[in-house]
Amino acid sequence: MRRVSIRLNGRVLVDIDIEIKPGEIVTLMGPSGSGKSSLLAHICGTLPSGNAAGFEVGGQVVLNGTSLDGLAPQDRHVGILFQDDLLFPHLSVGGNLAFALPSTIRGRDERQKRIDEALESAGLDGFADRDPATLSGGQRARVALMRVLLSEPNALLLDEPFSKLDTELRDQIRTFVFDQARLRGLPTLMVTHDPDDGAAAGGRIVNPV
Ligand SMILES: Nc1ncnc2c1ncn2[C@@H]1O[C@H](COP(=O)(O)OP(=O)(O)OP(=O)(O)O)[C@@H](O)[C@H]1O
Repeated sequence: MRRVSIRLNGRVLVDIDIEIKPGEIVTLMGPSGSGKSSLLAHICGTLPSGNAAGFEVGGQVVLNGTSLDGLAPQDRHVGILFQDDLLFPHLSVGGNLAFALPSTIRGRDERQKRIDEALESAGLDGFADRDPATLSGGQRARVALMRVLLSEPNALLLDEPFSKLDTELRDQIRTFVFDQARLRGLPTLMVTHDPDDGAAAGGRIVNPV
């Protein structure tokens, strides 16, 4: 991110200049309302723009040498994991994963293979036909991550994804998410209020301004 700034009604919310390396996990911490989620939305291309919203942005978000500014959200190849897993309740686990697969991956067998591999790496072999409502919190969290990863992102954003998990599960899922991000060499930006998340990531901790 090159001198990325976000102003809200003239007030500087975010002013950040940072390069995140492949497989590096950077933690973004700051008080409530300091613009952390707005920065993630800006990177994803979903920050409401125009005078009515009051946001004004500057600088450049660059991924793999290409500026993301002006690209539609679906063309940015940025994956984001939220506090809520947002699994579709009317689709099976396999259906949720299939939904994320890019349309460029063609052929039933190839698509099924990707889904099976994702379930296996999440320790969820044989879960394809399960209703998400029948999963434990940890299982849902792992499906949610796999759904993001199956969309083949070039960068990963984490918006307090562990805050609703109890302590033991949080440690487990945090390790799983960080391992996957590093394994896939994804530059990762994590927003959190929890200093333990930053400590577990072991990388740089930055502020929105
Ligand atoms: N869609 C929107 N339209 C107008 N203002 C917004 C919108 N979304 C957020 N804001 C405002 O932008 C500011 C930054 O909010 P943001 O959610 O980015 O902060 P945050 O650091 O992520 O907060 P938290 O830690 O509480 O989630 C706040 O003043 C908020 O009220």
